[in-house]
Amino acid sequence: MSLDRFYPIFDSVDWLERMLPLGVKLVQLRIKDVGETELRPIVAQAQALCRRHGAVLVVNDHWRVAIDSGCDWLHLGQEDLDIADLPAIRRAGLKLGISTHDHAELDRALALSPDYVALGPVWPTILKQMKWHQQGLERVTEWKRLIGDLPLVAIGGLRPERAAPAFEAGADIVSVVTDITLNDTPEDRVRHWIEATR
Ligand SMILES: Cc1ncc(COP(=O)(O)OP(=O)(O)O)c(N)n1
Ligand SMILES: Cc1nc(C(=O)O)sc1CCOP(=O)(O)O
Ligand SMILES: [Mg+2]
Repeated sequence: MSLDRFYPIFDSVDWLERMLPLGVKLVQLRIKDVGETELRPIVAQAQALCRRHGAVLVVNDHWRVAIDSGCDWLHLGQEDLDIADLPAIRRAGLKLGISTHDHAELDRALALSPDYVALGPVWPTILKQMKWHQQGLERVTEWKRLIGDLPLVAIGGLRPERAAPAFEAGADIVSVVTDITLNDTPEDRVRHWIEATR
């Protein structure tokens, strides 16, 4: 199954309710500072919504909840990998996306046979403080050469006009947060994104 090229990330079911009807087909639920008990019903709602709209749901960080909820996809960063039970994740049949920022992280990720690799921040991001300088498009090209057929997700500072250069550099998928969530008209922005990536 090939993943959609547009991969927005949201932090609530409310966002999914607004955006899935517009045609989003790949989406990440990235909720921070919420305990597993509180998160379980939220993930169940997100699963139901994604099923109804024929979208792939990726759960960020919360691997236990993803396993227990019968999710299909999980995204883990390097620090998440330190504490995650990878064999349990694989036994549950979860597909796995992994964040990478340098060669050591990429080597670690590839050794785990991920289902996609994310590289970031390709451009500067305002979402969170990162120790990584912007990677730039040459790095995207290098990553694609190193990972071959594995899907490459470009993240960090993406805007619709940056999708085409990211694809040309070798990204298969573009992932985005604040360009949508801080936009004055997020629905219009998502329509624009869908046009720019299909
Ligand atoms: C598609 C995608 N790429 C990268 C990340 C970042 O994951 P991580 O480094 O674990 O940071 P948090 O998002 O958990 O703060 C991601 N979530 N999705
Ligand atoms: C969550 C995340 N991870 C990154 C990484 O480089 O691993 S960059 C990032 C934030 C992306 O947000 P925006 O589209 O608003 O820049
Ligand atoms: Mg994480």
